[in-house]
Amino acid sequence: MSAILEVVGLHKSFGPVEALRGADLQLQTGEVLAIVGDNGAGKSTLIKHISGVYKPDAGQILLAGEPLDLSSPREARERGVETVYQDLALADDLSIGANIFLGREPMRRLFGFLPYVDDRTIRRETAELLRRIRSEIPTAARTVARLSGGQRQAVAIARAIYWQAKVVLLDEPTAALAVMERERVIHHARDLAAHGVGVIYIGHNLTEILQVADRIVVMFRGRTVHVTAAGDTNQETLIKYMTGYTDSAKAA
Ligand SMILES: Nc1ncnc2c1ncn2[C@@H]1O[C@H](COP(=O)(O)OP(=O)(O)OP(=O)(O)O)[C@@H](O)[C@H]1O
Repeated sequence: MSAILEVVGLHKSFGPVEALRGADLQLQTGEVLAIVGDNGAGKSTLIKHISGVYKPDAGQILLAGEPLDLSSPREARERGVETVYQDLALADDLSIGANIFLGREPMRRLFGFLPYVDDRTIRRETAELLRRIRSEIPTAARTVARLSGGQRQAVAIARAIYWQAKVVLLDEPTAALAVMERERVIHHARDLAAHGVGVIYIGHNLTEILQVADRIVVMFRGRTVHVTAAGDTNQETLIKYMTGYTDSAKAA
């Protein structure tokens, strides 16, 4: 395993609020790394640096060993970092295929010169992709507007797989979902990792975190205070670190 993403000493303040006070993490290819922490610990702020929303006051992010100095989420996607937010940014009035190919549509030329979007390829590749991730989305669904929350997650995840994302950020992906759909999102997260993607998974539900993650990072007051293999810990230990009820966290 090798680190696909490395965060070193990230600092970020919003006025007087120090949201990040030296956050570090290493994400390996093919692993699901969960980030847990109490409300306000800095999880979203950290993720938004990796997805190109914020620029750090200090510290560095490396993608495959190269500096990742992003000025927009679009640039993050171009570098291979896909973010799947809870309130998914899909275009509701477009088809599943159009969403997967949005902004990167395959083109053909009529009579050798008139360019047009190759809908046949989009339909074929989309059907194949949904089969590959064993999604239960009806391929005939005309637009994504009527898809359930879990199915929308699946579309976003299919997009990440198709475009060979190196890193996928899942920010509380199951927060708004029914129980059955949560299982499916967990399955998709594991599937991404099995495709060699580095997956960062933010969540509050520790049972779910212990189920989905290979490793877990605990944040406390803007710092990463504990890193562990999921198999070597339990809810009680995680909560101790999350609440600062340990010597190392108290020192922070
Ligand atoms: N845009 C902002 N402006 C001002 N303060 C902010 C901003 N974003 C975050 N903060 C503050 O930074 C700190 C870290 O917030 P952040 O949202 O990163 O935490 P979190 O761990 O994601 O919490 P939650 O689990 O509640 O989403 C908090 O004190 C928060 O109020």
